[in-house]
Parts: sequence; structure tokens; C-alpha cells
Amino acid sequence: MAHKLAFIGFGTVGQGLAEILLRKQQLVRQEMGEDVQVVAISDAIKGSVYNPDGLDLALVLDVVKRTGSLESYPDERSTQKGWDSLKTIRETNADTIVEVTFTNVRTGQPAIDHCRAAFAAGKNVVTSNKGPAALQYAELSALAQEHGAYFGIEGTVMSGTPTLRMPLLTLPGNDITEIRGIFNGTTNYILTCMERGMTYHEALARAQQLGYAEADPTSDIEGYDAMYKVIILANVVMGVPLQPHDVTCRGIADITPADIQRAGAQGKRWKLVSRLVKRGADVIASVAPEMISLDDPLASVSGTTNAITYECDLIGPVTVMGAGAGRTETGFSLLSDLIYIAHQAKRGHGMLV
Ligand SMILES: NC(=O)C1=CN([C@@H]2O[C@H](COP(=O)(O)OP(=O)(O)OC[C@H]3O[C@@H](n4cnc5c(N)ncnc54)[C@H](OP(=O)(O)O)[C@@H]3O)[C@@H](O)[C@H]2O)C=CC1
Ligand SMILES: N[C@@H](CC=O)C(=O)O
Repeated sequence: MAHKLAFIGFGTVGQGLAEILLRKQQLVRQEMGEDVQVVAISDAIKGSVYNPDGLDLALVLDVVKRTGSLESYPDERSTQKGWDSLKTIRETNADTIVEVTFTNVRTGQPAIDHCRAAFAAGKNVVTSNKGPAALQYAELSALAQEHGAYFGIEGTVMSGTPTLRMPLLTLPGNDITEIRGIFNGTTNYILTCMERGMTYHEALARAQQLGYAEADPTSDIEGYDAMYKVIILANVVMGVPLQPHDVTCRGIADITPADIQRAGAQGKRWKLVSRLVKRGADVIASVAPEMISLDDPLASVSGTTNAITYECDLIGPVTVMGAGAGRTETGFSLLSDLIYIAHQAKRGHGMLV
């Protein structure tokens, strides 16, 4: 028996997870209690390949690296090619869909439809795509539950750094009154590089090369990516269903080298700070650049590292710092969801986020 996966999208994060599955095959088998087998990959540009008995993952990665496409993956007896994302979700024998297409900050599509199709077919979804969790969390988690499937979204906030399941599993009993942090790796990387003398454009180009930025980096720069993460935290951790129009949002586009120098001269530093503050049944939410003093714990969070502080009424502030983006780091978030599914199934327990 093996737990079968179908990847929808096979860019930075999808390949990151595939590499981890190859490298940690034995450990993953131990943790999951069964092998993990990739049976299908469907990507808009690279094409698609399906084999119900499993793909040769090393070969897949090699072919994609050499040719940028899945077309030259060998045509064995039961290999099928050319299936689009919805056919792959509905008609393959996958147990879990790994949804790693781009995040669409206006509509959340086509990822929302990918999740709907997976749940309707009784399949789990693990995803780092922020669209479905930010825009349709209530609908999709209800649909997953109705069909006995799991909606794994750990990677949507701060890549593999535990931010969603951790407070639900380890902080219950506290009232979390405020959440504050740096939730976007690309902008934090750009601000750090600009402090070190790099131009904005050089820093953005490097963040894109390294696979940190969104397919459309406007999302990072204008703060929409951080806004989505704020909405997900409000929904999942605070239980308040925010919409994008509830969050005031300003990115770093207006921060100039002169602003960076002025902050330095005042013993301060620019950071793109996200906040959620509970006011009774409501949450006041914002994303905005702030000039913070160097003794603020967020001031030392540099590069693609992110940080989050949960203000708890019983234990006080709890801060987690770690990777905010990256190929392996986000690949790991998906693995953590897969292992969580297996652990809960083994124990016969229900699922948290
Ligand atoms: N990179 C990171 O560090 C992090 C990324 N994320 C999120 O994870 C997701 C994946 O990110 P990443 O791998 O970096 O993105 P990439 O742009 O590298 O990869 C996405 C892949 O999905 C493909 N794709 C787009 N639309 C479809 C579709 N309808 N059907 C099938 N394939 C499709 C893209 O093809 P094409 O190139 O042709 O568009 C591309 O190959 C995104 O939603 C992102 O926001 C979350 C945390 C961190
Ligand atoms: N583009 C995002 C990737 C992770 O969500 C970021 O830079 O944080």
C-alpha cells in the first residue's frame, strides 16, 4: 500500500516537495507508516503525466531540469499524458492532491476549483496556495469535512515555519488577543538588501531567481501576499472570517533608498509589519511598512526570515521565527501536512488545520 499523490503545478514548491520525497524516502515511510508514491503531475506549461502504478520521481525531476517539460518522460505501458488539472484531480487514483499552482490574489482561481473538485472526489488537498484558504476557507473546510477529506494549508503562512497548526495544538485555553509579525519573505529580503546598498531592482531580481517571489511579484511588493496571510490567520487562529476589504494594506513600493538611510540615521529600520488586533468579536487588521526601532524584536528579522508573535492572555507573547519562503522550506510545509494526515488517520483522530 502507498499513499498516492497528484501534483497540480510543478514549479519551485512542487519540485521542492518532490526532491524531499526522494531524499527522505525512508524517514517519510517511517513517519507515514506507508510509502508515498507520486502518480500524476499536471502543469500548465510543462505538460502532464499519469501512471497509476507510480512515476519514477528521480526521472521526472531530471527530465524537467533538462528539458523544462514532462513531454520526454518515457511512455511506458500504463503512462498517460495530456490530462489537464481537473481531469487529473477527478480521474487519477491519487489519495491527495498537492495544489501548488500560482496564487491569484484577485479570484483565488483556478486553485479554488481544484480544491472543490478534489473534495467532491473525496481526496485530500495539501497546498501552499494562499488563494483558496484566504478567500474560501469556510466553504472549503466544510466541503472537505463533508467528504471525509483533509484541507492542509500549513504552508500558506510563513512556508514551513509552524504558524497555523502550532497555536491550535499548543496554545488552546489562551485568548489570542493580537498577532503581529513579518509575513512576506520577498519584501523583507528586498529591504535587507537595500540596507546593504543593493538597488530595489537588483534585490527583487535576486528574490525572483531564488524562488521567493510570487509569479506576479506585485503581490509581494504591494502587500497583497501578506494581506492574504493575515486573512488566513484571522480565519484559522482567531476564528474571525475576514475579507480582503477588511484589511488596510500598503506595501513597500514607496520606500526609497533615502527613506532607508533616514531610518538608519535615527537608529531605526523599515519592516513590512502585519497586525491583527482583537476588539470584541471583531479584528482590526493591517499590513503597512513601519520604521521600527532596533530594540524591537522584529528589527533583527532579516532576509527571507519571517516572524510571528501571538499575544496570549495566559502565557504572554509567544514568538516563532523561521523561513518565510523558499523551495525546500515550503516543500517541507506540504510534507508536514502529509505526515499529519497519516498520524491522525493512524490514531483514528479527526483533523485540525
Ligand atoms: N515559492 C515560495 O517560497 C512559496 C510559495 N507559496 C505558494 O505556493 C504556490 C506555488 O509556488 P511556486 O512553486 O513558487 O510557484 P511557481 O510559479 O514556481 O509554480 C507554479 C506552477 O504551477 C503552474 N500552473 C499555473 N496554473 C496552473 C494550472 N491551472 N494548472 C496546472 N499548473 C498550473 C505554473 O505554470 P506556469 O509557469 O506556466 O504559470 C508553474 O509551473 C503559489 O501559490 C505560491 O503563492 C507559498 C509559500 C512560499
Ligand atoms: N512570495 C511569498 C512566498 C511565500 O508565501 C513571500 O515572499 O513570502
